[in-house]
Amino acid sequence: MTSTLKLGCIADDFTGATDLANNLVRAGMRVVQTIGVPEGAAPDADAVVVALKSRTIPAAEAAAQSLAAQRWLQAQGARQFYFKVCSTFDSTPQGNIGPVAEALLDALGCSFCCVTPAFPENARTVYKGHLFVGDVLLSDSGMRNHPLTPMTDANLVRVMQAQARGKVALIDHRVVRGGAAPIHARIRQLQDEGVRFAIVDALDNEDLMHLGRAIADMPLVVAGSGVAIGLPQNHGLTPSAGAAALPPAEGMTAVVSGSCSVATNQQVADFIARGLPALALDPLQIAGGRDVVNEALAWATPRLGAQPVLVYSSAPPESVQAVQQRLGVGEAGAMVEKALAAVARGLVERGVGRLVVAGGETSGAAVQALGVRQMRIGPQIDPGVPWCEAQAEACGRSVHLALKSGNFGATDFFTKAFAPLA
Ligand SMILES: Nc1ncnc2c1ncn2[C@@H]1O[C@H](COP(=O)(O)OP(=O)(O)OP(=O)(O)O)[C@@H](O)[C@H]1O
Ligand SMILES: O=C(O)[C@@H](O)C(=O)CO
Repeated sequence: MTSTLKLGCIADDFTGATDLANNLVRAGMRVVQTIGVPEGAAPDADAVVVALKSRTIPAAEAAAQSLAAQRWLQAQGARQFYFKVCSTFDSTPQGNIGPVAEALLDALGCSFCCVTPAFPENARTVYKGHLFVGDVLLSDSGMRNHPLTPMTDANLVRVMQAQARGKVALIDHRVVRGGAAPIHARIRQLQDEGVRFAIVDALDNEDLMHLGRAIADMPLVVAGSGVAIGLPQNHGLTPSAGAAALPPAEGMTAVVSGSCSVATNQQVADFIARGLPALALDPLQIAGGRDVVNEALAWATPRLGAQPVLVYSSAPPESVQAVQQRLGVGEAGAMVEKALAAVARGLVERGVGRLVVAGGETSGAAVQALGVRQMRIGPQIDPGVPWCEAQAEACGRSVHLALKSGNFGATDFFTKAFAPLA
């Protein structure tokens, strides 16, 4: 059978993967998201998004996992590849964006690719190479306090150059707004100058549509989910509502949140202010050996019903830093993720069929604990966050999941999310 696969995508975290899949679906592609690299053949789809949990692991390991995904996607027929990174360019000073991008370029035998986290629908714009989150520079946004990947420099040329061997340059907005032809010409010029990565300015969807056309024949793009809206057009595809249909949702509703991002902390506060049942997990109690998972499940079980319950470790930056000083950054993160993932699994085993998980790392841990291997992408709740349907093999049932990136979603996300499934 001839492959229908047009685009092979590798996402460095799980919420990022659904964010990308959501934008591809909205622009008309049939998309399947897999959890890790599958063993068998690709399902029939225009794009497959392989979700990795590689954003904060050692760079060499992230490159190895990404290459395994790329080889599998290539074997399924993909000729263009999309390395999905965070719209706030989350990475440690050692990587992983630079080393993974270098490894993918080498594997594809290419010398150049465009890089842009711009996602204007979620207020991520790039101007003169500087990333803005809403009205402020990345370095002035809540991302400066991120528990694992604090971002303290908004100049993406500088950030990328610190992580990459090859030369990094800029495709300025003056070029981008001119359309696909000037962008293409600038790409050729940069290639002649030996540049390996070009950060691309983009302020709105029109810029991304121009960029999409300009890179139609480029084997690799490194981007947030924004560029995805500009690629389906290269295959004659246009937006269609039918691409996002899911089977009906069943079961009770719950939210599990391990994100400490500004938006998530506001969403937790909003949920509590509505008088809905919410339980905070204390990382120091987990570290002390207390069985917080079973305590949380015992608390949640009698409260499960028509209204959602929330189990969270989300906390303001001061508390996160205090915990990290006591336990270590990686250790605290991994321990909290493990506990929340066990809570997510326990909730689904107790009848939750509609589950919101907040935080990319947290979602990765939860989806692995649920035994999910593949997800169908459904309707969008807020920009970057769709409902998905999956088989939770560890629990023997189907579940609707919304994996919410830390900084995405309206303040009432934890309640409004369930309305479309009611
Ligand atoms: N109270 C806490 N103290 C210390 N670490 C915590 C606490 N709560 C959560 N964490 C850890 O902080 C990290 C949060 O990362 P996660 O990716 O889940 O959220 P996020 O960064 O806001 O989301 P995204 O990656 O989608 O932007 C996880 O490793 C989590 O276990
Ligand atoms: O691009 C984003 O901001 C999100 O999809 C994400 O990757 C958060 O982890």
